[in-house]
Amino acid sequence: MSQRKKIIAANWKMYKDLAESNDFFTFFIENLQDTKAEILIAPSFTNLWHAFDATREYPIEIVAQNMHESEEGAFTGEVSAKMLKSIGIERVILGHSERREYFAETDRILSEKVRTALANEIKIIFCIGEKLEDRKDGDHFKLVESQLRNGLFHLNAKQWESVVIAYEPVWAIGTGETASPEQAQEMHQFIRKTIADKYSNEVSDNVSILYGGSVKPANAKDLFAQPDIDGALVGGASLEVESFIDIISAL
Ligand SMILES: O=C(CO)COP(=O)(O)O
Repeated sequence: MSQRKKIIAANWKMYKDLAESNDFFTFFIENLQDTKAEILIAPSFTNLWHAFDATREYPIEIVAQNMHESEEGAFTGEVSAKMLKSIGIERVILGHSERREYFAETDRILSEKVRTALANEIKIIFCIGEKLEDRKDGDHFKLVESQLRNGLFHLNAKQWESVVIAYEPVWAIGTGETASPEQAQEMHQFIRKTIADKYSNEVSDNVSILYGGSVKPANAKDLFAQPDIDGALVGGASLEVESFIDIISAL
């Protein structure tokens, strides 16, 4: 029997200052209902500590959006795993397509970040996903397989307990265009099989695989009905309490 968790995660990207973040949590906590989902929220670095403090009595986990691959050093503007740990953060998003695209995060850097996070007992949400041209060329499976292999296949089976995968097709991020439930399921099934082939069915059955890319209250239920979709990583629709709660209720 699979142990994998249902997760709804919010990636706030570079939205919400401290006051906006506080307002969100006040309203969110008031309105949150019982759910079988684990709820994760990733605010910007400047809001992390306050968000952690404001939610510590509630079933909400605060997550970082990024961290540096080195333990420490002369890296102006960067944040280390140890710094995150010191304020109670135990999970980080790595490999988001915006980091890969705008901040030149390569597979090699990402595999280092994965290593450093796990060495510091920080769990990861590892994002993978193809661009539109990869899909048009029929290369989407190959591309996703190589992101998995280069980013994560240096891990041992036990370390996979600390990994959540987010499949986010780049063409569906912030565009309003969602992968159809069938397209998403097909890729999630492929990801699970690729992990099973490298490790074992036991490892792959227990990994939560989230879908991300224009998830909204209107499409969430159909996506969550797919057998290999264990939840969502939500951008735009996580910024408003109502729509985020509606997505949580769809699980
Ligand atoms: O990038 C995403 C989450 O990490 C998805 O963003 P949107 O939900 O805004 O498409």
